[in-house]
Order: sequence, then C-alpha cells, then structure tokens
Amino acid sequence: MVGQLDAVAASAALHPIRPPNHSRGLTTGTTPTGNAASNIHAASAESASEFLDDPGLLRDEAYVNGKWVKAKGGKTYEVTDPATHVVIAKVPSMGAADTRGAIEAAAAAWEGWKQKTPKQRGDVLRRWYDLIQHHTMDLAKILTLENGKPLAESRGEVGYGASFVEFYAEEAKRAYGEVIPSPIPGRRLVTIKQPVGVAALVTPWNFPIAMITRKAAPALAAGCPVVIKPAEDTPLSALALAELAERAGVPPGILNVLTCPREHAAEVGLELSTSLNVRKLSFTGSTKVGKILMRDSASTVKKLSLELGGNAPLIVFDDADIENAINGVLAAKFRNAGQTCVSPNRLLVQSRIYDEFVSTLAEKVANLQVGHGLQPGVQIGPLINPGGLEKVQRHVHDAVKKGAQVVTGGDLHALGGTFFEPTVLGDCRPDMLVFTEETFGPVCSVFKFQAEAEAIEMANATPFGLAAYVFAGDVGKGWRVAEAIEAGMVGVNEGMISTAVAPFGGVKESGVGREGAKVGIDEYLETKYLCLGSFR
Ligand SMILES: NC(=O)c1ccc[n+]([C@@H]2O[C@H](COP(=O)([O-])OP(=O)(O)OC[C@H]3O[C@@H](n4cnc5c(N)ncnc54)[C@H](O)[C@@H]3O)[C@@H](O)[C@H]2O)c1
Ligand SMILES: O=CCCC(=O)O
Repeated sequence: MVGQLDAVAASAALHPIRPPNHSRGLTTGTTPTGNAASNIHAASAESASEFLDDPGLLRDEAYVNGKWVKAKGGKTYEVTDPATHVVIAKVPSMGAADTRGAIEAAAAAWEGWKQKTPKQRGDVLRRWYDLIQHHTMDLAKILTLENGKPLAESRGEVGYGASFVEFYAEEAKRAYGEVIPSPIPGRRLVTIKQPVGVAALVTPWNFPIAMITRKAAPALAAGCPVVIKPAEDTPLSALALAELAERAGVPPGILNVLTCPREHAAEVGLELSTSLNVRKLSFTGSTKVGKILMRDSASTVKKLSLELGGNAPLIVFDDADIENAINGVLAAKFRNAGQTCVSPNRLLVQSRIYDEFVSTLAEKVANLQVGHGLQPGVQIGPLINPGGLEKVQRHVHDAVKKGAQVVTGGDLHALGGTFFEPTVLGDCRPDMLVFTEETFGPVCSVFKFQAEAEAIEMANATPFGLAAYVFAGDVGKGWRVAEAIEAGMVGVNEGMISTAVAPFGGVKESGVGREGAKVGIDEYLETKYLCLGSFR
C-alpha cells in the first residue's frame, strides 16, 4: 500500500533544506542562504521500512467507515517536510461529498457504539492507548517529518496525546447522573448522561496527535462517533492514529479521518457545521476560523467547543526567582518553536530586574540548537510553512521599526527555509504587533512595567484569554494576580501547565468549553432529566 510513500518519507529526512521562494526579502536583515543546511542527514534509513519499525503506520489514504479510501474525485495533494520542503506523501484531496459520506457512516454506526457499555468502550480505548504507547517512536518520527518539531518533543507529544486516551478509557465509566431531592411529594427526579451524537473534530497542525486524542478520546468514551478533519499540513499523524484505532477494535464508522488541502477546508468545514447529523463540533485553531464555524453551526444549533488563539502574558515580578522564571520561559515559549497556543507571547518584567532578566534570557536563547527535528540535539525546528515565517518576520520588523532592541536573533536562520533564529526583543511597547497579536514563533518580546496594577492592566489588554503565567516570590501576590488575569489557565511559578487531568481552555476570544479532565467528557454528553411521578 505504502509503495512510493516509503521512498519519499525516508528521502525527505535525507534531503537538503531549500528556501521557499517567497521567504526572500521579508526581513530587515539577511536573506535565506539556500542549502546552507545541506549537511542534514537526519535519518540513516534508505526507506520507510527502515525508517519505521512498523511501516504499516504510514498511510496515504483516508479512513472512512472502517475502510482506507481515496477521494471521490480521485485527486490527491502533497504533504511536505517543513524542514526540507520535500514531498513526503500524497493523500486524498477530499471535499464536501466525501465529508457527507463520512458523516452518514458515523451516523449509521452510532447506535451500536452507544449501546456498548461504558466499560466496553473503555476497554477499546485502553487498547488504543497501549498501541499508541507501543508505537511511540514511529509516531514521533512521522510527527517530526510532517510538523518539523524536534524528535524529543514529538515523543513527548505522543506521550501527552496518549495520556488523554488513558484518562478517558477510565473516565468512560464515570459519566454519572444525579438523584435530585424532589420539592414535590410523590416524585423522584433524576438525571442521566447520554452521548450527544456524531462529533466533528477539526484540528490544527501544531500538535497533530494530542489535539486529536484530546477530542476523540472523550467523544468515544461518551459514546459518540467522530469525523476528524486534521490540518492539511499534518494528516499523516492522524492517519497513523486511525490505523492504531482500527487495530484496537474501534468499529467501522466510529472513527473517520478526512484529508483535505487548505483550499477545501472551507467546504469541508461548512458541511460539518451545517449537517443535521453532526450534533457536536469541536475545533482547535485560529480565532478567525473558530468564528466562521461558530456562525455556521448556529444554523443547526450544535454543541460547540472552541479552543482558539491566545496572546499569553508572562509576568515576572522583581521578587521572583529569576532562574526559575527563565526556565519557565524557555519551557513554555520554545515548545514547537513557539508555535503553541499557550506559549507566552508577551513577557512583562518588573523594572528592577529587567536588565538582568533580559541579558540572562538572551544568553540562554542564543544557545538553543536549531535544525532538522530528526537531528540529535536539535531544540528548535522550522516554522510550519512560509505563511508562519512571514508572520514572525512581520512582527519582528514592526517591533524594530517602532524602537524594539534585538538582543539576540531577529532574522532568518542560516539554515534558510522556514527556520527563524531564536530571538529576544527588548524595549517592546504595547503599540507593536508583538503585543496585539500572537506571534506564533521563537520570539520573546519583553516589556517593562513598574507596578502590579500596571502589569495586570497590560496582561488583560487583549481580546484573548487562553493561558497566562506569573512568577513572584510572594505567593500571595502570585495568587492575587492569577485571580485578576482574564485567562482560562494560569501558571504560578510554573511554565509547563498542560496535563490531561486539568481543564484546558480559554475565555474571551480564546474560545468556549474545556478539554481534558473530568469536565472534558461532558462536552460530548447531554444531561437528560427524568421526572418519575406517582410515588406514594
Ligand atoms: N486553543 C488551542 O488549544 C489551540 C491549539 C492549537 C492552535 N491554536 C491556534 O491556532 C492557530 C494556528 O493554527 P492553524 O494555522 O492551524 O489555525 P487554522 O484555524 O487556520 O486551522 C486550524 C484547522 O482549521 C482548518 N480550517 C481552516 N479554515 C477552515 C474553514 N473555513 N472551515 C473549517 N476548517 C478550516 C484547517 O484546515 C485546520 O485543520 C493559532 O492562532 C493558535 O493559537 C489554538
Ligand atoms: O497549542 C495547543 C495545545 C498545547 C497544549 O495542549 O499544551
């Protein structure tokens, strides 16, 4: 089946980096240096069968109703390695008609899945979890190949993604209802939880495994079939997950994966959001697309979860443990080269420690190793695509033009392509794009503040409210500021806050609903109230 895919997948990792044409001339400094990274020979394998322990995980067809299928029109589109721009696979270019087919399959399969006991569904999820864990290394390689993040990070993401499957395998059994004391004699009032129905899951490229499992695991546990539309850049991780779901015994029609290029995303999204058969839509991605899906879903009044963009503040008070704060920044900011929705976007540092903080941070940032994610020791991979690079360049350019100081980095990396230098910008101000928009790249923008109230005001001066971070020696102050910040999640003296057992989500234009934790399964359940009369 894999055929040609074997060769391209492996050769991608052996290919020199080439700059995308339109990355030239966008920065204030040097332009890409062509194949300066021609020393990248990250994979020693000659073919995917050597590259992967289990080549069967590399699928180049979509998965609908328990079958591996092509697009109805027979067309495909190319998936590329963002580090080399080499084509690593061609997958079905699906559209509205394919989407309708997948929704119908899911709707038809629903009854059988709903009728299984929660324990039976949990057992299937447990097998899926075991398989994901068993194939960690292969899944991580596929992830790095299509997303670009360092292999160690990909392994971390596979573990993180698997933890949602494990959590909801257990949680399936705990979808409890309630017995409500009746205010009227002779009645008994109870609630039961029931699966909402077919769930459409639209996911981004930055965490191609974890963003799927964070949605699919609670949906399946609750008794909902899913139709997954992964991001166009990273369909291979989704297809590998579907392969493992099939092996785990997920019945036909219960988990479907549609692949489509960016130009078909709107028609697929419209079909998912307007279909009467789809009763739940869960989306992770930009606020712009989230608003479109929210608007279109109104026509069928769907249950919605939206995990959208952020613009996280990270506040460092002058009594903070500076080393801990810098480690927090490094951990939170540079995950996936800064392309993480909870990455701190605005570092707000109190004036007394500002200079020391900026110079120590810049020293560490300058030492981060940039390269192909499959190369040992690499800490920062490429940006996902030329569009992502252009945004980072535009933000840095705007900041410098308005008076920011480039303390380290600030330009395209010598590797060329979509690699950008890990950067620290000092003297940033609120009129800059780095303050008003999410940069989504390896850029630390540092702002100075004098007083606590000013820091809170700056932190909240955004329509977004996903994550925030506070570093303070005085725990009372850390708590007080955490309460005052408008965000769904706050790390206090901690930069790594994500875990399957805690609720993940935002306020304001960062979204609605929560994923993970025990509340995550409620997003796929309806509460039904039963009033039993005639009790004597
Ligand atoms: N809150 C979170 O949990 C979270 C997680 C990851 C990314 N994000 C946000 O996502 C953004 C970057 O990711 P992105 O570029 O993939 O976002 P995006 O919104 O462009 O794409 C996300 C998904 O939506 C699809 N899509 C695009 N247009 C669509 C349409 N009209 N209808 C239906 N689907 C459509 C894409 O194909 C992809 O699968 C950032 O703003 C980031 O903060 C948020
Ligand atoms: O980028 C979005 C998800 C990141 C996370 O779950 O920590």
